Amino acid sequence: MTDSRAILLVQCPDRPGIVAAISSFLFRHGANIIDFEQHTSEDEGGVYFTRLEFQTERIDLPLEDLKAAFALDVAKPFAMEWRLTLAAERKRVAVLVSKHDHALLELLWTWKRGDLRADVSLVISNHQDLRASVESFGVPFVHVPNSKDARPEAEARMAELLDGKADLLVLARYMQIVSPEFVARWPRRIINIHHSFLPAFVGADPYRQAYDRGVKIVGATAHYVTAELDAGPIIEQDVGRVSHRDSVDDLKHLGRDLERRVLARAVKWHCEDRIIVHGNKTVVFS
Ligand SMILES: Nc1nc2c(c(=O)[nH]1)N[C@@H](CN(C=O)c1ccc(C(=O)N[C@@H](CCC(=O)O)C(=O)O)cc1)CN2
Repeated sequence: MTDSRAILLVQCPDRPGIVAAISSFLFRHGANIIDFEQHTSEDEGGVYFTRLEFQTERIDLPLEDLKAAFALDVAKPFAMEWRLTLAAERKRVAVLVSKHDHALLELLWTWKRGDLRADVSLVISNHQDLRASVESFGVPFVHVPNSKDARPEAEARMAELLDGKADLLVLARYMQIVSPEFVARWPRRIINIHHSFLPAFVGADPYRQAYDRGVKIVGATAHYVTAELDAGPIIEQDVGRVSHRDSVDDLKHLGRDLERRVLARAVKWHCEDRIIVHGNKTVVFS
C-alpha cells in the first residue's frame, strides 16, 4: 500500500501563534495530522522547531501548489525555514568506505531488513577489499582510488558517480578527507561516523589517542560533514566503558559495535526527515 504520509520540518523565531498557523493551514487544505513534535530553544531569544507528519489522501491541492501556499500563507509571516517531503519518496543513499566493513554492513543489513526508509544505491571505495561483500547485496561497487595527492581526480570521478544520482552520502569509516569544495556541493547531506566521542580525539587514529590519554570511556559520533574535519553538527553519539586492562585493539573492538549502531541510527533518522540543523547543532525528533 502506498505510504500517503508527508513530513513537515520547520524552524523559526519563537512567537505565539506558530502551532495555530501551521495546524489551521493543514486543516484548511484537508491534511490529517498524525504526529507532531516540537521544541523551543532559548538560544537567540527563542527558536521554535517542529516536525509534523500528516496524511495526504484528502489534500485539496497538488503538492507543489500546497508548498507554494504554505510558503506565502505561513512560512513568510513567521520567517520559517522549512521542508516538506513525502514519505513515499525514498532517499538514494551512497556509501563511501575504505577497508573497515562493520559500519557499511550494518547499513546494508538494516536496508535489506526493510528498516531503512531509503535505498542504498551505490558503494564507492578507495580499496577493492569490500567488493564481494557489497555485490552480494546486489549493490553496485565502484573502486575510486584516493589519496592526498590524487584528491582532485578522485573527487571528480566521485562527482560523476554521485551528482544527481544520490540524495545522501554516508562516510562509513571512509579514511580520506573530503575537500571543502566537494563538501560544499553536499550541504548537510554527508554523514560521517567518527570513531570517538567528539569533540575529543578528532582526526586519524582516535583509539590510539584515547589509549594514550588513559580514557575510561570510548565513543562514536555520527555527524554531518563540513569543511572542518570532524567538526560538523552532531546527530548521534554513544559510549562504552573501558579500563587500564584494555589494549588499543580492545578499544577498537568495543568501538566497532558503537560505531555501526550510531551510524545506522543517524542515517535512519536523516532518511525519515527527523533532523533539523540549526547552526552547528541538530534537533533530532527520534
Ligand atoms: N571534510 C571532511 N572529510 C572527512 C571527514 C570530515 O569530518 N570532514 N571525516 C573523515 C573520517 N575521519 C574521521 O572520522 C578521518 C579519516 C581520515 C583522516 C586522515 O587524516 N586521512 C588522511 C589519509 C589517511 C590514509 O591515507 O590512510 C588524509 O586524508 O590525508 C582523518 C579523519 C572522512 N573525511
